[in-house]
This record gives sequence, C-alpha cells and structure tokens, in this order.
Amino acid sequence: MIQAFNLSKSFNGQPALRQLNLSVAPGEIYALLGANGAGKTTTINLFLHFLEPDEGEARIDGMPVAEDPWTARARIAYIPENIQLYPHLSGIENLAYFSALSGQKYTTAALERFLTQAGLEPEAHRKQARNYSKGMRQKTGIAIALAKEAKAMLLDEPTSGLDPKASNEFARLLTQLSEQGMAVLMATHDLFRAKETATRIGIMRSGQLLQELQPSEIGHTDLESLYLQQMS
Ligand SMILES: Nc1ncnc2c1ncn2[C@@H]1O[C@H](COP(=O)(O)OP(=O)(O)OP(=O)(O)O)[C@@H](O)[C@H]1O
Repeated sequence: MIQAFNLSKSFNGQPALRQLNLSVAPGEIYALLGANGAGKTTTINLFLHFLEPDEGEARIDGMPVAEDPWTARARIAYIPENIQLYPHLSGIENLAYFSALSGQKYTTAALERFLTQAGLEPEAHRKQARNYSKGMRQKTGIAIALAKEAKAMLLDEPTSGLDPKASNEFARLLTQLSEQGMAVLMATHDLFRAKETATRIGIMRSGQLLQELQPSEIGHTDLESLYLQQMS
C-alpha cells in the first residue's frame, strides 16, 4: 500500500534520504524513528509528492505518486504535527469543507458519525475549531481521513505535545484504523508509543533506514538502548 523503492533526495548536494526501501501493507502501523534531521519528514513529503525525488519511486496503493500526485493524494490521509483547521468554523463545518474538497458530500448525521468515531465528544462538534486542543484537532483530522475513505495514512509527529491520555486515545484510534485495513506510516520521536502501537519499527539516521524490527520482539528498555546505539 505504501511503498518506497530506492527513494533518494538531496538538498543542495546534501543527502537527506538515501536509497530508501520500505513497504507498509494494509493493516500495518509502521513507526519511523530517528533523530532530528534523519529524513523522516522528507520521506513523508516524498510520498505526498510535495517533493520530487532525485531517484527511486514512491507508490501509494500500487500507483507511482510522481505520475499522478492528485490521484495518489486522494488515497492518502495526511496528519501533520500541527493540523490546520479553519479556526472560525466548527469541527463539523471543517469536516464538511474538507470532505467537499475531496469530492464527497455527506449529511450532517454522517459527518457527526465520523467525528464521533474519531473520538470527538458530541458537545465539541459545533464549537469553533479555534477553541480546540491539539488532541481535538487531531481527532478532527482522523474524522477527515475517515470521511475521505483514505487507504493510507501518513503522520508526522502525531503525539508530540499530547498529554498521556490524549496520546493513548490517539494510539487506540490508529489501531482501530489499521484493523479496518488502513496502512499507517508515522514519523515519531515517541519510542514508548512506537513500541505500544506500531506493528513494525524502522530506525533512521542520516537519511538511511538502518534497521527494522517487530515491537513484539523487543522490550521498552531494549528499544531505547538499540535506538541510542544506532544514533551514536
Ligand atoms: N526544504 C529543505 N531544504 C534544505 N534542506 C532540507 C529541506 N528539508 C529538509 N532538509 C534537510 O534534510 C535533512 C532531513 O530533514 P527531515 O526534516 O526529513 O528530518 P526529520 O527526520 O523529519 O527531522 P525532525 O525529527 O527534526 O522532524 C535535514 O538535514 C534537513 O536539514
């Protein structure tokens, strides 16, 4: 579903991503770990075709994104670190607006169902988004993804700045989405959440994917030791 083949990108002659090969199947949650500057956001931006690769290919749902970025993006839900909503619109109005952008028209009841499914409390649905916490904005982002019927989800630092309860709720939502067949790729610094939520972890450094592992194979402390070892 989410695939990279020898994907490479440099900025001003400095490699940001080197020959990345990666595959995330439907139902998988892949956590990309790596220090600042490791190449995680560059990877996500290449999948969205916000950046042109120097070499290699990014595919979504079997489709090379460079060939038709708009069609590829229609299959992707993208949740950046700070999700941008229209502040003066309510959650439900934002959802209606973004759904219309992706060509879908839902009844108010259907929009409410998506927001509820994404964990946004009913009393928040009609509040202006400028009053939303980061957790609430993210839930609205998940509702947008559900309404879009996206097949792949890309997330950049989704749990940074969330309190432990919000982070836990968010992780449960991701698990639910993956159980419904969504392929999830998430860039994160949150080793704990990666271990708890991901079905696979990749460790990146200086634009290279150094190691992939199954979270079930490793304890929290060992994951931290391994990560620090790879970063040194
Ligand atoms: N638009 C750009 N122009 C120039 N250099 C860039 C650009 N985008 C990224 N880089 C460089 O590419 C490298 C990889 O950056 P990237 O943002 O992908 O890392 P990251 O792993 O997401 O880091 P962080 O954890 O801080 O978000 C860094 O050296 C960064 O400075």
